[in-house]
Amino acid sequence: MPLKKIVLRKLNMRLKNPFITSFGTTQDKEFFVIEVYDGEGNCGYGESVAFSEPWYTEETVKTTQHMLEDFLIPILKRSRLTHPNDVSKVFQPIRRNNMAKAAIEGAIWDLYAKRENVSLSIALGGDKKKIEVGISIGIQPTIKDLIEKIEDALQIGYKRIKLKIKPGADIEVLREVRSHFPDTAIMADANSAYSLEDINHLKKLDELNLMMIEQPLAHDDIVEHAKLQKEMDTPICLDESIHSLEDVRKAFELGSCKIINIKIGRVGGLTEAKRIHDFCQEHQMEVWCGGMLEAGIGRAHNIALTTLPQFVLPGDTAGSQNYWEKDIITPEVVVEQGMIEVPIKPGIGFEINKKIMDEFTEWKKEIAI
Ligand SMILES: O=C(O)CCC(=O)C1=CC=C[C@@H](O)[C@@H]1C(=O)O
Ligand SMILES: [Mg+2]
Repeated sequence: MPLKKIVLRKLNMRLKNPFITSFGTTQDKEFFVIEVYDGEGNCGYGESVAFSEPWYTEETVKTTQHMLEDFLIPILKRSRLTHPNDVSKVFQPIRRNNMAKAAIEGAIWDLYAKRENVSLSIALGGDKKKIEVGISIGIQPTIKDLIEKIEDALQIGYKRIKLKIKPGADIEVLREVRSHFPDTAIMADANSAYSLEDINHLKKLDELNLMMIEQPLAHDDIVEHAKLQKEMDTPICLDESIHSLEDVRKAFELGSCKIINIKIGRVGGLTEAKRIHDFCQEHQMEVWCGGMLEAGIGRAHNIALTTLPQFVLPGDTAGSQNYWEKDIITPEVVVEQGMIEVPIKPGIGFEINKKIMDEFTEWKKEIAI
């Protein structure tokens, strides 16, 4: 695969509404768009997902830039790639920094699919024409606001509702929600806000018939999650604990969870995401695709990944309208009756809206390869 030039752009986009979780509030999303050119008229696009602060994982926008400019792009300059699967191999000497790696690997996957003249979904081995989607709703100021948000989401047909919880805003809120929506598919995400000392409190969730509880304990509490899962009927889904296939294998062997949230950025790219998918398929663990409040390019990668068969649960791939006044892709991601139609054009299958992308670009750099 010839790589001739990389363009690194730093964007800053304001979410329509602040997104509040147990660890903080996000309103302005800073990220990089990476354009990889082959010199033959093709360009692949990737989007970085690390936030400005290291609350969700240790990576940030600044560490992403440091990794890309000082390590990952120089490695690509001296490497010869025959397939996007090679990217994670050449990046292996760099420890972790998975979100930085994934951003550039995603652009190379898109470029590869465009050169092969197939959609990214097909290039990955996906087979779905449409995917089911859910929505993640942040912590709201009042129960009334939350109920309204859920009603709006159900109007659009979202297939499941994910609610953020934290100590002091958990069981009571969920009980209230459950009484309003007795039959809705609901799950809760704690973003690591509890410890095993809260076991009796967390067990109360079992009365609420939730699809799952996502990451109740700390990011490195893999053993503690196994203890908790043994005591709870509600399936545990791991998010922050999963950075690689190796982590999934450990979680599976220990019984730390029943479900895995795969985020491309968190696991270091599409190649590793696919390996995790394949393991989970073999071991009958359900998976779904998590979101990182991405703009359209990241969202397009999530859609393509979700077309793999073991993505049996709706992901956090809500439509562009849920996040942005205007997105950087065209058409925007549209959700109808809780489904997204998978694009069939080559690569990510969406065009970039250059005018809008320029509007949100703070700076850009060209790097010859
Ligand atoms: O809609 C999305 O993109 C998903 C949003 C979402 O739930 C999350 C995004 C980023 C970090 C977390 O707060 C959270 C998650 O834990 O999945
Ligand atoms: Mg989560």
